Amino acid sequence: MIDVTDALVLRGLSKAFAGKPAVASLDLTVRSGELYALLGPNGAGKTTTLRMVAGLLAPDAGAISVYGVDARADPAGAKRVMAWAPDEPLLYDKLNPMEYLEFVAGLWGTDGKAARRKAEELLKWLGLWEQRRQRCEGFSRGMKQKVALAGALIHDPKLLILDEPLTGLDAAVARQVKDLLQQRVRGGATVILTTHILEVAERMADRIGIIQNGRLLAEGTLAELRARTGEEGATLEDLFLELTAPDQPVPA
Ligand SMILES: Nc1ncnc2c1ncn2[C@@H]1O[C@H](COP(=O)(O)OP(=O)(O)OP(=O)(O)O)[C@@H](O)[C@H]1O
Repeated sequence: MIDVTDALVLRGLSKAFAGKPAVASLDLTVRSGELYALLGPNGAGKTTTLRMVAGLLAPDAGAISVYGVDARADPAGAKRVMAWAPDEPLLYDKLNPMEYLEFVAGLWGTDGKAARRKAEELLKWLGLWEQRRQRCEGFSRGMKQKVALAGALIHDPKLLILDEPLTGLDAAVARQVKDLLQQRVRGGATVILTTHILEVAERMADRIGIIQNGRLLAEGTLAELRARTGEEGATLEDLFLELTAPDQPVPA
């Protein structure tokens, strides 16, 4: 049964490319107000799953519920409460950060004054205030990623989905992004992120889901994952490598 207080519920979600399953009848529940880390080896199906949730890719089968909204039947309703930040920042290079954020806020119907206030708050927080009138085309990848993140946050989404948000960021920027995400969670939002940096998941996530071959292998808090493998004191890296080892039988 779907509990509407859950931020995201996937049931039987499936997608194949050229007959090869990328996501295979995936069941996953992310509770409201948690930071959920979705982990898995390369090609496990993480991005495919999140792209289906964000409405960018049509599933072959299955159900997606975002705060109780059926995302397949009502994609606009689901999009209103979530934001998606892809691993490659997509920006309009000719715009400066302020113009970009005003543009994105306009798409969400936010009024100009409120949008500028929100944009100012985000750009200051992310250390981009000085560059607010410079075109994004001259920005480094990390700066572009920060602008894209600000764009994802401008309409105050209840569910924030980030694919590899920390890849390629320097330590200071990565810390800012981590702080921002934790602040959002403290404020009641839900964050789902994918990462290959297991220390990040270990430190930040309330719960962790590990997928392989498009299926959920294991899920829970770090303590629950440890209990499952019977490895007290194991790091997430130990558990991850044990669970995803090639000779590990895939659960039915
Ligand atoms: N557009 C596509 N066309 C064909 N195959 C695809 C496409 N997108 C993904 N795949 C395949 O689906 C599988 C899952 O890919 P996906 O990108 O979801 O994995 P991932 O867990 O995000 O991996 P990574 O950690 O490497 O980013 C892979 O086998 C990939 O080759």
